[in-house]
Amino acid sequence: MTTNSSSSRPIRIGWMLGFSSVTRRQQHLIRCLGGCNNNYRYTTTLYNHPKKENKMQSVKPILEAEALSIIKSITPTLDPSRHKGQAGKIAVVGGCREYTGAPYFSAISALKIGADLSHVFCTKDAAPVIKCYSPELIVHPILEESYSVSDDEKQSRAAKVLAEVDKWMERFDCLVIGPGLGRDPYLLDCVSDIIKRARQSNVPMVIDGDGLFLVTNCLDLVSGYPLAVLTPNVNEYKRLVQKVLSGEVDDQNGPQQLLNLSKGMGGVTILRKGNSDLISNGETVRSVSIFGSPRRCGGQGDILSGSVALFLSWARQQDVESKLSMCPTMLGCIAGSILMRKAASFAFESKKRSTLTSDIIECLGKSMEALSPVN
Ligand SMILES: NC(=O)C1=CN([C@@H]2O[C@H](COP(=O)(O)OP(=O)(O)OC[C@H]3O[C@@H](n4cnc5c(N)ncnc54)[C@H](OP(=O)(O)O)[C@@H]3O)[C@@H](O)[C@H]2O)[C@@H](O)CC1
Ligand SMILES: Nc1ncnc2c1ncn2[C@@H]1O[C@H](COP(=O)(O)OP(=O)(O)OP(=O)(O)O)[C@@H](O)[C@H]1O
Ligand SMILES: [Mg+2]
Repeated sequence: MTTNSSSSRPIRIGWMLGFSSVTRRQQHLIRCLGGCNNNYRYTTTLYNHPKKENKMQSVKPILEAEALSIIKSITPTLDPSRHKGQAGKIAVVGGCREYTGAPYFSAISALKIGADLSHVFCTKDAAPVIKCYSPELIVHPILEESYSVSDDEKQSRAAKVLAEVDKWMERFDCLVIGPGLGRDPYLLDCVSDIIKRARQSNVPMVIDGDGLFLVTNCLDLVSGYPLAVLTPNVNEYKRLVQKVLSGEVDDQNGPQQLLNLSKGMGGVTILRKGNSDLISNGETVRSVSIFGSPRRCGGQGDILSGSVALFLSWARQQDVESKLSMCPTMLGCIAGSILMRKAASFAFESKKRSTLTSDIIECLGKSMEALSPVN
């Protein structure tokens, strides 16, 4: 990085983070930390220290070299001796009358990145629609909403749902809970039981979308579970902060607040989505700002949830914790974020304003090849 080329950067960064002014010392620190050569724009994350107004706290951003090293290290080789299932079995719990795209995006993304099998557990209404999007997905039409079950039957039907998911539970490397789940109270009660059962079986979980609505209202479901990953967007993060920290989102002290939130939930890993993705497990905070696109079409968070689930599973399999000095949930989040943003940048290069989530999914393979080529 040259100081000349970065002379206008501090002002832009300050503006992007909402600072009213950036001091000389802050400008110097920004230059020292360096920006990432982003396809889309430069971002380096700097925040005010929570207690001392003038002291800055930096978050170590993931730069391209580290991004490549992480993705290469956790991606399994394509070895002819491996059997079906060893490269990952993912299940998405989501999909209801209103939302069929979200669970599809999440489940198909895991497959396109390299998972062997991807299941979807959804409502009966959503199942035929999701099956028609793709014959690759294994779709279980088992979830029920209040309108389809009489009060007398509610308990017995809920037990059946749980028994059905339980048959598969231990085979899954990771669950994604929430894309397009909806907010029907009866359905959410059943999903609470699924979360409890997954936790008993030590199955990792990525909680997104309406799954976050559920756990925000019932924190005990995930609190203290080290294999839980939450992937909140702006609204979902705000609700979590209000519930757990009894306060409002403080963008000036974003990393510190995220760290506190993760600690407050007993060390679950949280990926706060945004212009810069911030990730913490209550011990450390990292940021991913490389790549990305200015298109904000719906469904990109769903690609991310499926990607994080698969990378987390791979990171656990590869046993790279000591080599990379990071736990599998952090690695899964970082790798998922990098890949999603790389694919979004490729899709935007060719489709510009008409870029859709399905275009980004089509770029997942090319992005994997760019980051971790098949030998
Ligand atoms: N194709 C499908 O099936 C898809 C289904 N999905 C599923 O939908 C379900 C609900 O999830 P969600 O994300 O729509 O709900 P939530 O976060 O409450 O946002 C609601 C509204 O908040 C606003 N808003 C958003 N961002 C903002 C920002 N940065 N800053 C300020 N405001 C912001 C914005 O509304 P606006 O105020 O702009 O009108 C937005 O519309 C969930 O199950 C999910 O998985 C999605 O995955 C997409 C693809
Ligand atoms: N302003 C931004 N600039 C660049 N990338 C962004 C920006 N906001 C979000 N992203 C990226 O888009 C992805 C999805 O984040 P987003 O906040 O759109 O999730 P979401 O609202 O849950 O999406 P969905 O529509 O799937 O529910 C994240 O991986 C994040 O890195
Ligand atoms: Mg979302």
